[in-house]
Amino acid sequence: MQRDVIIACDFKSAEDTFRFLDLFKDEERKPFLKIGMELFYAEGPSIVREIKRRGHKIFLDLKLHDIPNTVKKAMAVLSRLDVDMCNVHAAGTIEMMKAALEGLTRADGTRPLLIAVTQLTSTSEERMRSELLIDASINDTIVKYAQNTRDAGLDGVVCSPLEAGMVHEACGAGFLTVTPGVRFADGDVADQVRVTTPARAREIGSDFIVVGRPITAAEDPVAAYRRCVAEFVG
Ligand SMILES: O=C(O)c1cc(=O)[nH]c(=O)n1[C@@H]1O[C@H](COP(=O)(O)O)[C@@H](O)[C@H]1O
Repeated sequence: MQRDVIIACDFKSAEDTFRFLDLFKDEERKPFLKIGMELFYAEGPSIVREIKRRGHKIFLDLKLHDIPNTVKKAMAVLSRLDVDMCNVHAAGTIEMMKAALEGLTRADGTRPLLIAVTQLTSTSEERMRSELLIDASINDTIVKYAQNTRDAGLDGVVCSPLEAGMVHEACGAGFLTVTPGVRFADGDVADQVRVTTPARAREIGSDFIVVGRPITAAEDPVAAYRRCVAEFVG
């Protein structure tokens, strides 16, 4: 799979999103975009169709996590949207992930890529221990969740770029690592915990980096996007 930068369009409205996307209208490279909960809950499926019409690839990040039957039915609805990638939480279990895959697969056998979140990049090992009572190391849980995801037949996982190498080692080079938790060397980490730079993400072997505020909140978002592409894609 071709390495790429995915911009997280965490905006409150279609208006804000299109004002942002208009900045990229003269870019040779059409950015791959992520639509998350805020924008999807505000605008509904029409925002997906509108952005798709503009020719962008879309990662629909709704992080489904529920009982298998509910996830399967929700995924069947999402399969009607022409997105390129969507996700669930691996913590929902192998059975839930298999149900998601079944729901997402259209009658003609086609489907978007389906990946599973391992441990959110805002989670630390300390909080996992003290608040979630998980005693395994964070890396062990990430590898185990990634193996479960592979065993369920999904295409890859969401993890920090710091973990991309060990996930590939455990699950194979072709198993996708989609990695938020990306900051420039001089950037503000904010609520993220397990972060690194686009250049380091490339060295460790991420397939896709997901970048939100370092681009969307930059003084010059196009320059910030180009910097990500230069460091990560080359
Ligand atoms: O599934 C995701 O995309 C995701 C998983 C995760 O573990 N961490 C994470 O930050 N994300 C998303 O990636 C984006 C990161 O945004 P920034 O922190 O602004 O770069 C946000 O839209 C998050 O919802």
